[in-house]
Parts: sequence; C-alpha cells; structure tokens
Amino acid sequence: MALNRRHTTRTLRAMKQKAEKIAMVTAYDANQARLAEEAEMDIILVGDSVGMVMLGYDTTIPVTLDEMIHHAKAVRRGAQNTMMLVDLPFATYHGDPQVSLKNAMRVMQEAHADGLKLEGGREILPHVEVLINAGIPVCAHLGLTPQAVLKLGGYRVQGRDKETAQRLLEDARALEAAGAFLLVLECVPNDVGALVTEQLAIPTIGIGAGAACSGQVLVYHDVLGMHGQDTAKFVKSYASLHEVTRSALLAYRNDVKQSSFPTAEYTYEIHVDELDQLYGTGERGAPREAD
Ligand SMILES: Nc1nc(=O)c2c([nH]1)NC[C@@H]1CN(c3ccc(C(=O)N[C@@H](CCC(=O)O)C(=O)O)cc3)CN21
Ligand SMILES: CC(C)C(=O)C(=O)O
Ligand SMILES: [Mg+2]
Repeated sequence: MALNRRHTTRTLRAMKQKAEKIAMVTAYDANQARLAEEAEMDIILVGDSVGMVMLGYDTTIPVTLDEMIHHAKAVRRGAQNTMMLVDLPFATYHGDPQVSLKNAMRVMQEAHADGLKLEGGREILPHVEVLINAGIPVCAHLGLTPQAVLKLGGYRVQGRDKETAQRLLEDARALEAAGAFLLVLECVPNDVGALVTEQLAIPTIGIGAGAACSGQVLVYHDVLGMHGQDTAKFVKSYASLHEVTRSALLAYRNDVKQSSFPTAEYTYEIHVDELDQLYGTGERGAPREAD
C-alpha cells in the first residue's frame, strides 16, 4: 500500500539518529507534488507560504483553512507516496483548543495529511496537546514565525541574543515534551540551530538555521527561482525558471503575432470527402452559392 512508502514519525527520528539528512520542500499543487516525489523528497510541506507565492498576498496572514485544504488535496493527489505535512494557517489554533482540533481534523480528513505544522512556542501548547491526544502528528515551528510578522515587526532573524535564544530552546523542549515529532527552525543563527538540534531527540528542519539541523526545507518557488524577486539570505536557487518562463511566453506571443504558430504540424486534417461535402459539390475552397 502506498502509505508504506511514506516516512513516519518513527522513520524520521531514526534518520536523525543515523545522521541521515531529511530533505523537505513545499508544494502547492498536484504537478509540483509529483515532481517533488519524483525527486525523492522525504517530506512535502503544503506551506501557508502558498498565500505569498501562489495567491498574491503580502503575508501569510490572509490564508484561510479552506485555501489550505484546497491546495493540500491537490498535493495529495500528486504525491501518494510521500509524507505530506500541512500548515495550519493564521487564526485557526489560537482560541478554544476544541476549535483548533476541529480545524485540524478537517485538514486530516479532507486532505489526508500525514501531520500538521503549527507556529509558536509554549503559548500554543494547549493546542498542540489536544491535537496530539487526538492522534495527529504535530510539527512545531520556532524562530521566525511568519504568521507573527506584524508582532515581530518584519521578517527578521530571531534568537540573536542570549535571552531570546534561551527562550527558543525552552520552547523547543516544551514542544518536544508535549509530543511534537518534528521542529522547523526558521531564520535563527547557525549556533542556535546546532544547540537546539543537539538538545532535542526529535529531528529539526532548518530554513535559514544552519547546516547542523537534521534536515532542510525551502519553498518550491525559491528552489526553482520562479519569481525573480528579492529573496531571503537563506534561499539557494537551483534554477532560474523565472527567466526561462518569461522568454518562453514571449516567444509564443511573438509566434502568434507573426502567424508563425501554428504551423501544419500543430493542426488537424479533415477527410477529403467530408471537406467536399462541407464546401458543397464545387471545387474545394469555392464559395457555396446561395439558395
Ligand atoms: N518565497 C518565500 N520563501 C520563504 O521562505 C517564505 C515565504 N515566501 N513566505 C513565508 C515566509 C516568509 N519568509 C521570510 C521572508 C523574508 C525573510 C528575510 O528577508 N529575512 C532577512 C533577515 C534580515 C535580518 O534580520 O538580518 C534576510 O535578509 O534574510 C525571511 C523569511 C520565509 N517564508
Ligand atoms: C517555509 C516553511 C517552513 C513554511 O512554513 C511555509 O512554506 O509556509
Ligand atoms: Mg508556513
């Protein structure tokens, strides 16, 4: 069964123990998911970054639960054999933990997620606990938590001083104790990534958190250089699809304008007898006489 080829909370922990790196990438539709699976990614994340890279929002804050489910269902169809984690979006896990559970259950049941990711430290523990008690694998997310961008005052490196680094480590310990199976560390100094990874038993996934993390995650569009915009320092682009795409679209547009597309090889033929009937008994191409 397909499920058997997916990583589990246990196989990921074993990877950390064997110092085998975990490769994770985001995906937002079936095609991206299929390509991520063909590239043998360990984990696909349906990130709420979908709001910024696919939906044109300035932050992840406007992304709704329905939007996350819509994209996660497409990703699941494209990648049946890869662990799929889904971000719970802003405002879906901050009030009554029973409402958080109801939101979480929708993603699990409608999109067939393998686990959910929640941003935040000890302040979200009641929500993490209720999910874990219900059997949902929870991935934590500390450091730069983009859903808090307004509170943080921008996309800034986190944990740069002793106090904030210490608080981050305590948050990480509390989330592990609550049962989180994975921890994303975003935009923290290399040494903070290393310290948290060393202090925890669960694997850490870094994004701008240095090479000592148990694995890495990047946004699909960043890996492929799809947007050609300024990106964070931690982004390494492995292609420039932005340029490739723009020049392909321009070449197509110019072909249309110059009538050099479509040529015969891109057109269909009708049977010659049918064509005669279509034009009446007259010569092909001759206008039919009016009755
Ligand atoms: N395309 C994309 N890639 C991402 O990694 C990403 C998103 N979108 N959207 C959601 C969040 C937002 N993220 C971001 C966005 C900007 C920075 C950034 O520019 N950081 C500064 C830090 C400057 C400092 O504090 O010194 C940088 O220059 O890297 C970091 C993470 C990560 N996530
Ligand atoms: C960048 C990753 C960690 C994320 O949360 C997202 O893509 O939304
Ligand atoms: Mg996210």
